[in-house]
Amino acid sequence: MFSIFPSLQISPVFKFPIDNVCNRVITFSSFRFYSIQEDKSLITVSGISKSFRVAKRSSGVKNAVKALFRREYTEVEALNDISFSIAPGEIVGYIGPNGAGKSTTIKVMSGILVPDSGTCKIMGYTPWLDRVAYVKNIGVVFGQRSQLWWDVPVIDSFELLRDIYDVPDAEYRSNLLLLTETLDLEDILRTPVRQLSLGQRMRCEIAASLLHSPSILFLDEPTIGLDAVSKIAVREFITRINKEKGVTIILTTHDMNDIEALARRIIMIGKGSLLFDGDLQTLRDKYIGDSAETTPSIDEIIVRMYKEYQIT
Ligand SMILES: Nc1ncnc2c1ncn2[C@@H]1O[C@H](COP(=O)(O)OP(=O)(O)OP(=O)(O)O)[C@@H](O)[C@H]1O
Repeated sequence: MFSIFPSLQISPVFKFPIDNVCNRVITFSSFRFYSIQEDKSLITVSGISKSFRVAKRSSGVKNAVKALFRREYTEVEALNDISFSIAPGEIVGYIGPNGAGKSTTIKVMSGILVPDSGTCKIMGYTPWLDRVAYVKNIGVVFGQRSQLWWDVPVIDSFELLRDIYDVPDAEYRSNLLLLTETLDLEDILRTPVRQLSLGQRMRCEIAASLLHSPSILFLDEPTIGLDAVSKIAVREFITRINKEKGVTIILTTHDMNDIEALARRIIMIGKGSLLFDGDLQTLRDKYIGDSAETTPSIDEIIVRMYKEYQIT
């Protein structure tokens, strides 16, 4: 199980010490108050770099024994001087090939990872420094990990999250009703998470990330492994919370149909460096060119970009 509160992974009955610094009372249907930077951006990432130190592994018994006594390390540069800013209400597609640094960026922006250098201001908070107050303003979905408690019914996880985030009762009930209806959760709320299909679980994960009415939603591969019906349902829901509630959304995905359906702006990284930040249409225009060939699909356009930037 995964949680942006590592200390919460221990027991479903554990109650997180509620932070009272940020006691804004807001409802899902109302606009939040948040601190916008002077340049009117909600998120400002400046010069973020992050490397990981990983142990070198060589094959063979001899090398394995040698490694017991003298371990060698190598540095993996996951992010190199990444900068961008995002305005309130935007949906941004954050794309790049495998290992580009997308999840690392999401982890930095959600306060899970501390960068080696650079700054990140989100709604006035530095995510990894102001974590307890900050996380009340964000929702995070990692498609490959779960924030729900595996052995208990979905509704029990939701109630625990309500306590963790200190969501007022009326706000919780109205959010639960809305999310249950729009994500079609009624029949699965009492089912233990481990018995859910991937698509059912993903709908519950998205609901869980929104129970506390966050202003920003980080979605890391939210449609991974979903069938066509579930993908469309998730996309429609993302569009709806953005349009109706003004939730700012940062979406990483390898499914370019997600990008095409949801994001006007894309940010592309490769090998840890930012390579493109702009309009999807600009990309189309650039790669469609003036040749007589048939219009390339969005997947083909992205492959051309990756080739041009030599990141595959
Ligand atoms: N905890 C870690 N320890 C060591 N290396 C890591 C760690 N997390 C990420 N990396 C490395 O950092 C680089 C970027 O990884 P990241 O998960 O951010 O990529 P990604 O763009 O999300 O990839 P994918 O699309 O495959 O999920 C990769 O080379 C990865 O191996």
